[in-house]
Amino acid sequence: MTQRKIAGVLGATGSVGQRFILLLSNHPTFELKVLGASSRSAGKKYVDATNWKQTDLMPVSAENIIVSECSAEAFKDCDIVFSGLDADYAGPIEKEFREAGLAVVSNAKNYRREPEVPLVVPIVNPEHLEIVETAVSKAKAEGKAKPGFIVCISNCSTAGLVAPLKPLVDKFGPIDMLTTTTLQAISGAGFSPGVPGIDILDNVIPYIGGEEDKMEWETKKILGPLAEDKSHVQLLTPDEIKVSAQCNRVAVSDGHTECISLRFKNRPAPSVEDVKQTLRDYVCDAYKLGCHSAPKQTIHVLDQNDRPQPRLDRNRDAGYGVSVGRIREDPVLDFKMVVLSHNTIIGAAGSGVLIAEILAAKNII
Ligand SMILES: NC(=O)C1=CN([C@@H]2O[C@H](COP(=O)(O)OP(=O)(O)OC[C@H]3O[C@@H](n4cnc5c(N)ncnc54)[C@H](OP(=O)(O)O)[C@@H]3O)[C@@H](O)[C@H]2O)C=CC1
Ligand SMILES: N[C@@H](CC(=O)OP(=O)(O)O)C(=O)O
Repeated sequence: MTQRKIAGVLGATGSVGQRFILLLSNHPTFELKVLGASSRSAGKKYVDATNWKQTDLMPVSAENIIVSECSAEAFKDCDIVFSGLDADYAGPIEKEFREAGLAVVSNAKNYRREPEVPLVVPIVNPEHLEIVETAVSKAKAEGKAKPGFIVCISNCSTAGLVAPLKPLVDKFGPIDMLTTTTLQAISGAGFSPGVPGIDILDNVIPYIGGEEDKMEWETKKILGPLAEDKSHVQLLTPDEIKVSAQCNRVAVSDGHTECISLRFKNRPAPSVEDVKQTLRDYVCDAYKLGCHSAPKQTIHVLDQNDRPQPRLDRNRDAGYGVSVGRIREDPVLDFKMVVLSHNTIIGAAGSGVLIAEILAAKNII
């Protein structure tokens, strides 16, 4: 067996961090060695520092790892660092790691809007990783040390939204406008402190701070083209795509549901059957590359009237697949559909792991 790459997780005790621990235990490419969290947790065994909330048990291999402070020194031997840090603290920590030459794949929002930072949903736009591939190859060619870099994972609701859009745009051309109304799980709000039971039980909260703006902006970067010199991504303009999002928190543990309506630019619009077949036929590049976690079926098109449902469908392809149902004509735009994606797997930690698998397959790390 070839030697595995050393991996670390920042924010290892949180909602996303715990998911990283599960996905990286017994991983064929990565060996989890370093865990970091706040000074409240540093110095303790992971099992003592963490309020474990996953339905799978904590991997025994993680239990006795002593949690470190989030310093580049503590992570200096890592080939890859995954970040599930609270965004209030991620900025300076991830910057320090990048400057120390480390490769960081981050869930935090802090660097998503930097033009030279790829914002990647690995089942949608892995080609944006060419930005870091180009920088790493250039340093190699010049005999310099590998440069540090940050790759950002998108907002979790945005990941679910863009998954069906990508094959549709590839096949039928640009989407002129779209609206989405989300029903987001409570795990999306994190664990410290998380959503209080008294707020969410028997209730729907029609506001998630910053979420609508993130969905509307990030979609334009993820679906945007790479610049010719591969140094950055060109954002789609409002003339190219209009996106409107409304976000709600609902009493679901994991899995974000979204009700989407969209209109294509080109006329005539495709048929409902063409849309369904295009989504069914889509095979993501990560699967073609042979990545361990890539979904065999990227998009599951469900024909039953009452699907997808979070509890029944969120774990398709181990949470790396996205489910789409109720695809039908829309009397205002062209089509409407319901999309379900696992917010802490393909919407967060799973995307991070799959991005790292692509980076490893391409010898970028
Ligand atoms: N949950 C989700 O579905 C998604 C979350 N994200 C993003 O991922 C990130 C993590 O979110 P989530 O897991 O939900 O958040 P949590 O609140 O559950 O976890 C936050 C983590 O950050 C650590 N932390 C807090 N303060 C500091 C500090 N001063 N220095 C170092 N570490 C610190 C915490 O450690 P300690 O336990 O010691 O306090 C904990 O490990 C956020 O940026 C979030 O926006 C992105 C997509 C989806
Ligand atoms: N805001 C998302 C999760 C999240 O933290 O997103 P972001 O990484 O874009 O801040 C949710 O509540 O479900």
